[in-house]
Amino acid sequence: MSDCISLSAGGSAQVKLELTGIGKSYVRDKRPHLVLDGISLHVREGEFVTLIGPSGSGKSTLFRLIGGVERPDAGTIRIGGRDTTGERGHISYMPQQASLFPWLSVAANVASALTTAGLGAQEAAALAAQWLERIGLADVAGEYPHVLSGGMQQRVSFLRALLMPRDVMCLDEPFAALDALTRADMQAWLLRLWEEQRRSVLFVTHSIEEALTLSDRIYVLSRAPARVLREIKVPFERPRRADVWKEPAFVRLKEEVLELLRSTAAR
Ligand SMILES: Nc1ncnc2c1ncn2[C@@H]1O[C@H](COP(=O)(O)OP(=O)(O)OP(=O)(O)O)[C@@H](O)[C@H]1O
Repeated sequence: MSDCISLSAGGSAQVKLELTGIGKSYVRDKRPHLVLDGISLHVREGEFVTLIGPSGSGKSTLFRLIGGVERPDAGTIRIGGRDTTGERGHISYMPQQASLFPWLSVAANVASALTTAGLGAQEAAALAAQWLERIGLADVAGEYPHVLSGGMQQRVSFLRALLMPRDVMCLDEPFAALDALTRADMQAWLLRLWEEQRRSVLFVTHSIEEALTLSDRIYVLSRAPARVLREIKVPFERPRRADVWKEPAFVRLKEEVLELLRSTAAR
């Protein structure tokens, strides 16, 4: 995959996603209701960046704008160095509930991401089989998605997003619906796969631990109208250890983010 790069997420890597001064309002009770108030952020090539903020702070709205489903009222969105504001088709997206085609087998679901990437049907089927083997799902390749557990469905959903030839992967609370143990397994799994592939990721979660375990940087958003309260560089080395949460710096950063979220909730 030409898109699967192995650059480190250093400060000199190319910016893949750049939001500048994004503003968005919705009309409610005939009055404009400001949701996003001048959000600026970026994701570099091969970087894992997380958005964390109170419920209703506009994180999903931001994803809809980045995906081109809606247009911002103010500001610009640049993907791969080009102004793509209001344009669709530039990101791959993984929602909270796996978005698989229920009428296709698991293998065909994965292969369809590869045909979107321009591969012929035979090549896509062969590569899909290899990928399913690699992520330990070869046994269910011929099954339909509803037969799979939630965690397995999310693995296939992540694989589809990974194989789409897009500049940025947007993952919107992908593990929120999973039980605690499956969620921890999924985090470790995603971390390993992402560290091999080093795609540019924008991730949304409500879990501070998840953000600190996975990310290179975190943007903490205020409650609506959302602004960036703080940008936090996560200092832990890669490949990241599964027990990184035991480090004193992890506990300190967790408290810092918690304090920020508390302060914005209490305003
Ligand atoms: N189409 C719409 N029309 C009117 N209001 C909307 C619309 N979409 C979102 N909103 C409002 O914008 C605000 C932000 O919603 P959004 O779903 O983006 O927040 P969120 O941070 O993703 O929330 P959560 O963390 O709970 O998923 C909410 O107050 C919501 O009611």
